[in-house]
Amino acid sequence: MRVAVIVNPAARKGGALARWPAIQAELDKRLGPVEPMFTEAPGHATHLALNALARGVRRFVAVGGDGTVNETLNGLLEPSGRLIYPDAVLCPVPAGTANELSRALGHLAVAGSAFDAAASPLTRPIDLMRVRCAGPDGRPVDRFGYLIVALGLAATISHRTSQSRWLKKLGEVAYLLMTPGVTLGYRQRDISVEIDGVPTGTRRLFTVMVGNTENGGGGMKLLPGARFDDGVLDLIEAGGVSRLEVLTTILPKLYSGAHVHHPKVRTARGTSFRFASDVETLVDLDGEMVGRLPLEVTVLPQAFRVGTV
Ligand SMILES: Nc1ncnc2c1ncn2[C@@H]1O[C@H](COP(=O)(O)OP(=O)(O)OP(=O)(O)O)[C@@H](O)[C@H]1O
Repeated sequence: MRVAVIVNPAARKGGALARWPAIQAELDKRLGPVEPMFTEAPGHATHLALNALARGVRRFVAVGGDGTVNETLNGLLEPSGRLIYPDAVLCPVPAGTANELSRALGHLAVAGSAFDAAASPLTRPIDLMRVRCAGPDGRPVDRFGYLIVALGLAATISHRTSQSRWLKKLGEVAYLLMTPGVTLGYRQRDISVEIDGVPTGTRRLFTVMVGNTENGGGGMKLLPGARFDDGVLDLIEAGGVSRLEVLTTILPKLYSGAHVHHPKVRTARGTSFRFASDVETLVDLDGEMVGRLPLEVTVLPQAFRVGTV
């Protein structure tokens, strides 16, 4: 089996590089001696994946966090979001901070499962999200993701966490530590929300998330009940409350998923969403800041496959 092993040495702020010898030993055991391709800069995994695809490789092991997996996946897709080669398979090996795709696949709970899946002939489909928004430089962004698109407060927490070198070294708890300070300094803003072509109004919101997986943010149950292969995306929005109430009555329930019962938290499901605001509002895709509103998210059902056991 020809396999491309793409390793982001910078994932978990360098922790992935420290873990690489142990990871390589596990991969070697199952796949035979593997030749790692180390990423040298943000975006490099996409080029490495694309080049390997051109050499006939169809199995891609992405060693890093969700950013690495996302960049690798983007190298396997046509601009339309279809796989360039339908038999391409992606196998995430968790070595980043949050590793949410690996968590959703159950790899964090079972030792060795990510390595076994990397060598297994079995695969399962995953829905893809197409995200279009304004890029950081104002130019349009058109990207694909598989976890959660967050806008507003949640995107700002993610962005500020990724900027903090020492915090990210702490792993998934980093997001939690960053949350109170960012929340207390954040202003709700009017955001218009359209679901499946139907305007649902403009509301004063702290944050909105649209996602494929129920987990996100380092082990939180952000979108309880979301399934990554059902062809539908789940939405959650929160607003019309004080910052203190967000901190004391909503955020503490994110790990259990009980926040969805809060009267100021609204949930919905759909296949396409549009958001806009007059106030600059950050957009985060799969843990990486990709731009700002206006934003359009659409689902591409079962668009790619991951290795499974
Ligand atoms: N050689 C490199 N030097 C610096 N940054 C890199 C390099 N290669 C890739 N990157 C960038 O590292 C960033 C972080 O990677 P990744 O998301 O995989 O890890 P993480 O943030 O620790 O984990 P998670 O996203 O699961 O929380 C990505 O934005 C990626 O573009």
